[in-house]
Amino acid sequence: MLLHLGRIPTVVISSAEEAREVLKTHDLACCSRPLLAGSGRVSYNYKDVAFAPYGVAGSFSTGELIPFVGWIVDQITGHQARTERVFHQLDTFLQYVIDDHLKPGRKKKQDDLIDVLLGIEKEQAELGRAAQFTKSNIKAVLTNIFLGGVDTSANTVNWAMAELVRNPRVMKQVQDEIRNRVGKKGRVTEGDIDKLEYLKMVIKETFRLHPAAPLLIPRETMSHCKISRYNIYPKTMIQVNAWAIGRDPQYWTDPEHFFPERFADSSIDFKGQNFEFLPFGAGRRICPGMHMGTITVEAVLANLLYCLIGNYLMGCRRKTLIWKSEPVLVLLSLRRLL
Ligand code: HEM
Repeated sequence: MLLHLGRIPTVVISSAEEAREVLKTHDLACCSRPLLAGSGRVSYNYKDVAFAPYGVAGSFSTGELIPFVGWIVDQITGHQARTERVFHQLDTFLQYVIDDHLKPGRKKKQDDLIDVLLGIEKEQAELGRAAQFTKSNIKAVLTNIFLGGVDTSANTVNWAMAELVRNPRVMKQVQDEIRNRVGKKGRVTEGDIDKLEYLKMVIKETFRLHPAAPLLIPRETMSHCKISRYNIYPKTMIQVNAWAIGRDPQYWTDPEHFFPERFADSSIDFKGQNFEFLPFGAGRRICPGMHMGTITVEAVLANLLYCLIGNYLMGCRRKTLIWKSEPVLVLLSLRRLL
C-alpha cells in the first residue's frame, strides 16, 4: 500500500512474502527516520532520537504533516519548545554520565559500554580520520540502546500478563510448569529457564500478537527498486507492518486467539528467518538486543508467575485487572521474593 505520511511517500508492507523481499533483498538505506516527534528531516541524528522519552515521541507534530509552514503551528502550540526541553534534559544527563567516566582516577572493575565508546572516540581522534566518532555519536548510541532496550521488554511482560489473565487455562499451565520445574527454591534463576518450554511458547505467542515495534524501524530506499510488481522510487519510506503479518490468517490458524501451543513442534522462530513472525525485525537492521531482550522477558515473567498467587488474580474482576495489573503483580512478587 502506497501512502503519503506528511510529505514523505511511504510504502506499507503487510505480507510475509513482501517483507522477505524488502528486508532481505532490497537496497535499503541503513539510516532510518525514526517516527519521533520533531523536525521532519529525513535523518537519524542524536537530536531526533533523543525526542523519544517523556511522552514527546509519537505526539502530533504539524511540521511533520504540513510542509514549509507546519513548524509555525508547532511554535504556537508549544510543541517545539517541549521537544527542545526534553532534548536538553536528556543531553544534560548523558553529558553528566560521560563526564563522570572521564574523571581521572575513577574506580572501575572493568570497562563498561561508555568506556568502550569513549575508547573508540579517542582512537579515532588520534588517527585523525575525516569522519570521526564524536561525543554526540556516543550519546546517540546510548539513547538508542536505552530506548530500544527498556520499553520493549517491559511492554512485552505487560502484554503477556494481560493475555494470561484473560486465559486462565494458559495461566494455570504455565504456572504449573514453572513451579514443578523450579520447586521450592524461592526464585527462578537463569539456569531454570532452559527447561521452561511452555513459558517460551507463551512469550512467542505474546510477541506474535503484540510486537513491541509493530511497524519495525522505518527504512528508506536508496535506489529505484521493485516490490512485488510495483515500482518504488528512491527516498521512499518503507514500513513493515509486523503486527498485521503476525495476525494474517494466511499464515496463522485462528490468528486472534492466544494459543501458545501453536508453537509446539514448530520450527518458527523470531530470529529473522521466518517472515510471518517478525517481533525483532529481520535483515541488516534486526534488533541487536534480541538475546538480551528475550532473556529479560523470560526471567521477569517466570519470576512473576512463580511468585504470583494465581487464584487471587483469577478472583479479581478481569477488566479491572488488565488495566491495573502492573502494581498488583509487582507488589505480590516482591512480597514473595523479599
Ligand atoms: C523484548 C525485547 C525487544 C524487542 C521486542 C525488540 C524489538 C526490536 C525491533 C522490532 C527492532 C527493529 C528491527 C527492524 O526494524 O528490523 C529493534 C531494534 C533495535 N533494538 Fe530491540 N527489541 C528488544 C530488546 C532490545 C534490547 C534489550 C536492546 C538493547 C539493549 C535493544 C536494542 C535495539 C536497537 C539499538 C535497535 C536499533 C537497531 C538499528 O538501528 O539498526 N532491543 N528492536
